[in-house]
Amino acid sequence: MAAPQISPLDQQKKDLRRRFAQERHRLTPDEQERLSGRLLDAVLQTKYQVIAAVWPLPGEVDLRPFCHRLHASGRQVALPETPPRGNPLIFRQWTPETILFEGRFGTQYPDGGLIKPDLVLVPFLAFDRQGFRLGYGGGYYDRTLAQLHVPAIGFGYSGQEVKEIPVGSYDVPLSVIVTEQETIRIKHEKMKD
Ligand SMILES: Nc1nc2c(c(=O)[nH]1)N(C=O)[C@@H](CNc1ccc(C(=O)N[C@@H](CCC(=O)O)C(=O)O)cc1)CN2
Ligand SMILES: Nc1ncnc2c1ncn2[C@@H]1O[C@H](COP(=O)(O)OP(=O)(O)OP(=O)(O)O)[C@@H](O)[C@H]1O
Repeated sequence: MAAPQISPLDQQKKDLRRRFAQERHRLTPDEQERLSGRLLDAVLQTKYQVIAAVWPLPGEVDLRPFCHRLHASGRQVALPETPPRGNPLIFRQWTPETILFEGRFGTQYPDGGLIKPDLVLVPFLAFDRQGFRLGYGGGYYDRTLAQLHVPAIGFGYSGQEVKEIPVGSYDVPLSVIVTEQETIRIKHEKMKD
């Protein structure tokens, strides 16, 4: 069978993804704690009430303690359910009592009601200072943000920064990125065409 056609952009993303998929087990408990604290500060500074977080995949930043703290602060926590490829994410309410089910690609999703977040926290494999990110390649967050039209805060660790993420027409830039070292607020006029 002939190899499937892949565009130069998708090939660049694939190469970068391969590099960063292996480099993710790098945060110490202390750094995890600093990142969670920064993210909580950034979220609590906003007026948004329904916050979409994520339940960690292996090697990712662990937002579970953050989810508990966010819930304790009185905001509502939503977690994604991953639909078949090509669809946006679905969000369900989570509380500390919620049971989680096994979902696609090793993800877990809550046994809670459907809920529309007004702020989405977005994981990534790599990011740049213009607010662009590289995900697992499902396009899930790009589709979700295009549909919801709500603000998005990216989170990860400082070692995931690259000079320039290869950008396609569907990529939706983040307005804030939080790492264990800093909270980067992206000025929109600096964004790429
Ligand atoms: N914690 C967490 N939850 C999340 C995401 C995420 O990045 N992190 N997602 C963000 O979109 C969605 C799930 N999307 C995914 C899309 C593709 C693959 C995937 O292809 N995984 C490969 C292994 C990739 C690797 O380990 O490098 C596989 O299962 O073969 C995984 C998740 C929703 N939930
Ligand atoms: N809003 C959209 N509508 C249609 N196709 C889209 C949309 N967003 C992304 N895609 C497509 O999805 C595929 C994967 O996109 P991309 O490589 O940017 O994923 P990613 O950002 O790494 O993944 P994720 O968003 O799940 O973390 C690409 O072929 C892209 O063209």
